[in-house]
Amino acid sequence: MTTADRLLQLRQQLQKASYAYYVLDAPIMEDSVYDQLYRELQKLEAENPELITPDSPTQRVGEQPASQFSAVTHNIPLYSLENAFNVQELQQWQERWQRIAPTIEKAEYVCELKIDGSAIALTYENGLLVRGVTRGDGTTGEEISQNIKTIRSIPLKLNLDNPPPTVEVRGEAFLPLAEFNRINQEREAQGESLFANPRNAAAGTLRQLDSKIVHQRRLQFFAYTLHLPGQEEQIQSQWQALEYLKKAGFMVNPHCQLCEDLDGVVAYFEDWEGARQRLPYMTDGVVVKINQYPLQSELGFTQKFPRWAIALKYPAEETPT
Ligand SMILES: NC(=O)c1cnc(N)c2cc(Br)sc12
Repeated sequence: MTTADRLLQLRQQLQKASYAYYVLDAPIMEDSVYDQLYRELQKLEAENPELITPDSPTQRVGEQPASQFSAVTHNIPLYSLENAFNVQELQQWQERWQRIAPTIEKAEYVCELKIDGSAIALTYENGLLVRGVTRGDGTTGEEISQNIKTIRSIPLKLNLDNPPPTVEVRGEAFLPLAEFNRINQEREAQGESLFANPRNAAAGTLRQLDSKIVHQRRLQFFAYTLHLPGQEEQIQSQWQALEYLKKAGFMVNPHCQLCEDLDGVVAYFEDWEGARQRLPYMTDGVVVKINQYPLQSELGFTQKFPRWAIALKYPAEETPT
């Protein structure tokens, strides 16, 4: 076996183990075995630097801290959501868009828990992660690619046989509550100011100039939006997009649900009002989207929001410690 073959084999074994551990939460390898393979990969790469590839797990931690982040324009802007604070406002939302498109066929809804984190935009070219950007104002964000690569549930290479030339993914980077509390305890011990909540902690961590600090804080990522520039016809609904994202190797929230009418959405919202307290991460509502992309296109956007989605919010709450 050539060195290049052994390096490929190591990258594949380590990527498979990392996906199982961080995305599926179902380890397939003992930590000691992972560490041994990782050390062999590091040694072979040090001896053959010309054989290092961008999807190697050793590329997740950068060497030097960044001096600053550059402002970049999103290839596709990130939308924000109109809020509904009760079921009546949700029904008014449906009445509004039904007035705009009265001929609209039977809309289905996808319900997705609204994750209390920090939105980021990822760009993959030929299946490789080439850029990670903070949401910013939705049009312009900060380029934080090296920090993004330290998030182990974000694939460095898409798990697709023939990846499209460009894949744009949006999702929420977040800190599980246990990790948020661990970070604050560490900061308290070091006499540093505490993060007020997991959302601020995630946003602050993403904007750390030293990616080693980001690597030490176990950020996670739920993907929820997919764009295939030039191949839009491949995906015809939000539900299909979520399936594609899972197949491509992303962590997608396991509690997403397809609802055939608004009663189903209300039932989902009410079910999760209590159950969400038992989740290991903070949520602040349910994102309700019309599932069918042709209907989304027919409705389009207002100045500020998509007409085909709304955030149904839970009452604000303190961060449990
Ligand atoms: N699943 C989703 O679409 C989702 C989840 N969590 C969030 N904080 C957000 C924000 C926007 Br904007 S969409 C979305």
